[in-house]
Amino acid sequence: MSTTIEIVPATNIRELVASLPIAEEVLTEFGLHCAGCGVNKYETIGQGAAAHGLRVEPIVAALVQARLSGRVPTIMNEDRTPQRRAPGEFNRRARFRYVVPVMSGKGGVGKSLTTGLFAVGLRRAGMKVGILDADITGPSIPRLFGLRTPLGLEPDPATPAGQQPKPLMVPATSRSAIEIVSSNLLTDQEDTAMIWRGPILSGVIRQFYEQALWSDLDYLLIDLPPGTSDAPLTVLQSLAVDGIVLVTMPQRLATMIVRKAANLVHQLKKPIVGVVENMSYFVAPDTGKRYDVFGPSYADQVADLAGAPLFARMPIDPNLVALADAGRIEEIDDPIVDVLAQQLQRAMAARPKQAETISII
Ligand SMILES: Nc1ncnc2c1ncn2[C@@H]1O[C@H](COP(=O)(O)OP(=O)(O)OP(=O)(O)O)[C@@H](O)[C@H]1O
Repeated sequence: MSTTIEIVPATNIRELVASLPIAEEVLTEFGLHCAGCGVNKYETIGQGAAAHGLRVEPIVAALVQARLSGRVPTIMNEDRTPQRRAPGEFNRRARFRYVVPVMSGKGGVGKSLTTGLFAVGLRRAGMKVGILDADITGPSIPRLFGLRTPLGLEPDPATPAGQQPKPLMVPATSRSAIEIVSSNLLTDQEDTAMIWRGPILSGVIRQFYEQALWSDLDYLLIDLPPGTSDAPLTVLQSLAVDGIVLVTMPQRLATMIVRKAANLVHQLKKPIVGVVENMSYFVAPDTGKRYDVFGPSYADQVADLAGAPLFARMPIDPNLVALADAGRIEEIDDPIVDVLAQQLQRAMAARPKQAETISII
């Protein structure tokens, strides 16, 4: 492999690392954990820098220097500190182009995993993505992305002069720069149970939405608490929502539960934009034979009830669980993430555009 690859913002990261292995160490120093991010084959240095909120020039300079000296140069702290908002934008809340809650009629259908897969697919499509883990009492998003470090706090940059700044949460950033806020990242104990209830829960979710230093995002995905109890409804009622994705699985009860969920959502006048049937079937790796483990699919009926297209039917996939359990969901090598992202992007593009600035109702 040639070692004379050009190092410019438009250089593809995977080609760079293949040609110049030390580049991976340099990029890691800047917080671009390219080995495990799953995006590097699609992304250039410039796009990677932008996704992580960094300036590209110091990265290119450090890479050039590393090639010349064979060593990772010293990197200035300010060059590896993400710029969460462009200067001059501090006076308004971050904008979310699309706020998309992911909902399930009942628990355990793979809603969190599906949310993670949407995020990975959208990132690979070049989108800036965040996940608000609103499943406060059963948060599983950080684990999918291998995140454990408690969220940091920074003073609100929008504080008027002379006033005491409020501390705001700094979202955790995954290897591929997906921003994540979750109750699991409020303590350093992953197994600490949150015992907040009802109104406190919805207050916490609002704080996650309003009082975190999100970057400007193309998609904020919200992993809702399961079911149709108070908690998910409060989220849907109190946040400006652009489109809801419903996750279901094949089971006799599904149509009834989904009808209830769809009715509630429609009563709130919120749009369901798509349906995903998870754990639809299992394909035996040795024989290729397909099994309907949970019974026949109800996906089309569910989509009809929801009045939304069926985005995908996802099989039961032990490899996916292994990656998810290891916190390496971003390394998934399966076209399903691209299918999910394309379907969601198509559905959102077909919807009338809401006002740019999201207001809390
Ligand atoms: N397609 C799949 N193939 C195999 N296992 C899966 C699949 N989807 C989800 N799982 C597994 O099922 C379990 C439940 O998934 P997940 O936590 O995403 O569900 P959930 O609907 O968010 O749960 P809850 O209702 O508790 O929030 C996890 O262990 C997950 O890894």
